[in-house]
Amino acid sequence: MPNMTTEALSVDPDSVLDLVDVSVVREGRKLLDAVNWTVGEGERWVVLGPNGAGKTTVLNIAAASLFPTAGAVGVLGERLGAVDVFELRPRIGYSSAAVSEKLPRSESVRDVVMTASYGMVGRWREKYDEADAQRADDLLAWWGMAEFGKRTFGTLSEGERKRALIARALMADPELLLLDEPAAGLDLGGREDLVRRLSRLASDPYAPVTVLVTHHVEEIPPGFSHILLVRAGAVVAAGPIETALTSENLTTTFGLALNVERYETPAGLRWYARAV
Ligand SMILES: Nc1ncnc2c1ncn2[C@@H]1O[C@H](COP(=O)(O)OP(=O)(O)OP(=O)(O)O)[C@@H](O)[C@H]1O
Repeated sequence: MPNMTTEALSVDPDSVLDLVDVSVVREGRKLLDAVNWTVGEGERWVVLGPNGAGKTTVLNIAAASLFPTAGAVGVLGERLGAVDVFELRPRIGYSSAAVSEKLPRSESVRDVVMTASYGMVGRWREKYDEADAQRADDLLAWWGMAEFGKRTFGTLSEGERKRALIARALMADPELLLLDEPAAGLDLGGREDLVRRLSRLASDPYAPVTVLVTHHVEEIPPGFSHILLVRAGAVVAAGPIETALTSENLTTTFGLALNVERYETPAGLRWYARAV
């Protein structure tokens, strides 16, 4: 139950995401501790931190699928607790390993994408029209999966599965796109291909506000604008990548002396980190 302090907190109705003093406690442990984070229109965020830092917990709050123990949360201008989450969730596209696990392995890749328009994880009795099928095919083509529509989801490689999941997350034309470790498990070529596609998405002014969770600065697509650095459930730094992603902040985030370097590319900055 929200406490009195929480009731008194206000969220910014013009923000896409607004976490105000958000804490999450489970089994007596603070998974998030007084997190403050605001995401505005047009922004592309990276959430970076070590294993267990609380990145997925933050993303689940942004997806309106987890309520904080304390604090206030605004998602797409609506306050969690004062909005019907079943109306809010279709406005959010979410790609993660947990979503992937819920999808039937025997479903065609095209249906895996198309069923997202009803928020379903498998075809049932719902009806799709030609425009739904066309949109699913277009999205699959955009993510380099044009040849895979008739294949079953269970036969895809890790890289193919990741790209199909992003296409699915975009199917319902969301206003907020959440990507939890989209490059995890990819080989070097697969990672570079995905980074390039995500960079292209970031540069599209009609693309939704995007939040991408990763452990690696090398996976930050050029064109992403902001970064949230988290360690042990707390924010180390948040702001524009050029100013917030420093060696000092990365060292604090990972608890290890790190040096971060940036390289200019035509699409924007790439980042590399190594232990000092
Ligand atoms: N229901 C729960 N009960 C107790 N602890 C939990 C629960 N859910 C998550 N945790 C713990 O909270 C911490 C943060 O988890 P979370 O998944 O948000 O981290 P993460 O930064 O996404 O980690 P990773 O990079 O390893 O995926 C972890 O230590 C995890 O074990």
